[in-house]
Amino acid sequence: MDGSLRQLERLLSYLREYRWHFIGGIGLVLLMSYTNGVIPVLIRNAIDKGIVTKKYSVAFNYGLLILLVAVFNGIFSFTGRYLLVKSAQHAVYYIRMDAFKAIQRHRMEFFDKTFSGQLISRITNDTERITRFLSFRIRMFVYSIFLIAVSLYYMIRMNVFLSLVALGTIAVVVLLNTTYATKVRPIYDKIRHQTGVIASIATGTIAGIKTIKSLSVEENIQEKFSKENENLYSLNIDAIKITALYGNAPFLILGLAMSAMLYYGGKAIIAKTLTVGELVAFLTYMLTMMWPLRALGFTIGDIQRSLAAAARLFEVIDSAPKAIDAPDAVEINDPKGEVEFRDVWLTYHTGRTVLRGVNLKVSPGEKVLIVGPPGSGKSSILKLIARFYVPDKGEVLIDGVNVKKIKTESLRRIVAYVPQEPFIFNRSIRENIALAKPDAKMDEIIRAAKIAKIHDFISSLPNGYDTIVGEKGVTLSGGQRQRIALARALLLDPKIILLDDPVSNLDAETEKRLVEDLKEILKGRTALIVSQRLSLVKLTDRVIVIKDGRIIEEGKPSELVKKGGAFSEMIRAIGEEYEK
Ligand SMILES: Nc1ncnc2c1ncn2[C@@H]1O[C@H](COP(=O)(O)OP(=O)(O)OP(=O)(O)O)[C@@H](O)[C@H]1O
Repeated sequence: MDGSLRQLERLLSYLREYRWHFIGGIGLVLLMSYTNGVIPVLIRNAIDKGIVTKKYSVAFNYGLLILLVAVFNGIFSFTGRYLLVKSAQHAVYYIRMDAFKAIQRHRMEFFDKTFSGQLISRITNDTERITRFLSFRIRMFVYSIFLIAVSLYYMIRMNVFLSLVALGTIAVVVLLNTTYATKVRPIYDKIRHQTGVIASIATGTIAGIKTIKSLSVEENIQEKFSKENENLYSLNIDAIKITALYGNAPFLILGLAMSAMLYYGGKAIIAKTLTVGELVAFLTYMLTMMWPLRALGFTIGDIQRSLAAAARLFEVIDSAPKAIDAPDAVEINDPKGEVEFRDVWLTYHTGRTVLRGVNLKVSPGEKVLIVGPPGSGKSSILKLIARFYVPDKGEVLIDGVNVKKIKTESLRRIVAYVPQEPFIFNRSIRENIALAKPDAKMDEIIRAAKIAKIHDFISSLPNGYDTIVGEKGVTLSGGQRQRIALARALLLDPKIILLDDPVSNLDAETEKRLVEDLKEILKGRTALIVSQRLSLVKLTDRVIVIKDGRIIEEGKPSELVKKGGAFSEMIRAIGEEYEK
């Protein structure tokens, strides 16, 4: 509970800026409870002082008063709800922003360990639950408690015995509703989870439709989907059984209580210890309290869960590094483009050590090709230079400065990493190229596209640079995607370019053209290229062969071929002609 209180405190601290909205909203909810609680008393007066005594003008005046109170009740209800929802939405806006910013601050390792679906659920479902808690549940809680208190106050003043009947009914109904809420909640949780499972099969199927169709495994997938769909069906049936049982029970209890009230109330009226107006007031109170009692049951069950949602969100926020840069981080203003690895070791979160004492020095402007068997650690070398990961031991330096100590903004300007399968966002080509420099001028974008040799293709599209690409837009070929990614990288005019298997997805003709163009693209820049394709040897000054996380051979391609070691063996194995 201690933790829950802390979560609640932190949650409420997000309301600070709109605290007057929140406090005002709660105040109006109290007034709303009061006006609702006082109406049965006015009804009693209308009956006892007007109708029973046949003073119709008194009854009429009470009628007007009730109308007035009801109008105020409506005003309090509307304004209170508006103020509370506004403050809650404002708080959740900031919580969502904090979580989103934290997600972006997290290191790559966090994403290796966390399912993306979970993160999306934090930002959507959990924040939704918190909004409901801050705006609706708190309002209902305050409203219900205060209305019950006001009602009991007036009831006790009218008749203690009937008040005890009412109190007993309240206790039983709250108990029933809380039991219902605790029983049905886990099933609803499972339903939500199962809906997620079904959604992920559906999205996976749509994303992998080409593979599914080419392997003709539609029936297999349908079977899997059908099984999960059946689970969802059974869960919904379980939920409805509980709802049908508990949902109606409170009405039965209330019916019983009202019958008891009519019986004892009727006897009390005959014995003149209760008035007709008082009995009507009691019955009205029972009906008025029905809904708040229901809400109270749900609220009690929901508080813990909403705070758990808040805890999950706060965990995402708190586990992110506070700042991306070290306090003593430096800028490199006039980069030369030298890269150095000093006894670098890297182990991923899975416990696998992939680099084992790598030493490497790449001079400014040098082009290095990194080759080696699959999984030998080639891409990991590039990822360390881009500082996606930090080594467990040793140092990675750029121009003699440890990358850990370089300001991120500076590092991103100096180093461009082009992944094997570049991600193209569902936006215009212009925005895709200008991703890292959104304020880039059109001629800068065109210049980058021209160097990446994609300008002619873009110009041939009816909407040119404004063409939307990606999902529901123009589909790009593998080669076009690579070139857009290259243009994106070139826009920042980086001194160091890291190409992760740039030609692996290209056909022979496209590969040949890209290799030709890369000569110009890489001119004046340091380049580290990971590839199995020997076509790229043409571009490189030095080849590095990696095996099991160690550099086992390095040198000029022609020298390595002559030497007859691992590299020349690779060439023989691939069976390609080596030409320089
Ligand atoms: N983010 C990660 N988390 C955990 N393990 C990883 C991660 N990235 C790579 N690995 C593992 O580290 C090893 C080296 O990966 P790396 O991508 O550096 O190899 P590679 O030589 O580039 O392989 P390939 O030629 O197949 O692309 C592999 O066994 C891989 O499974």
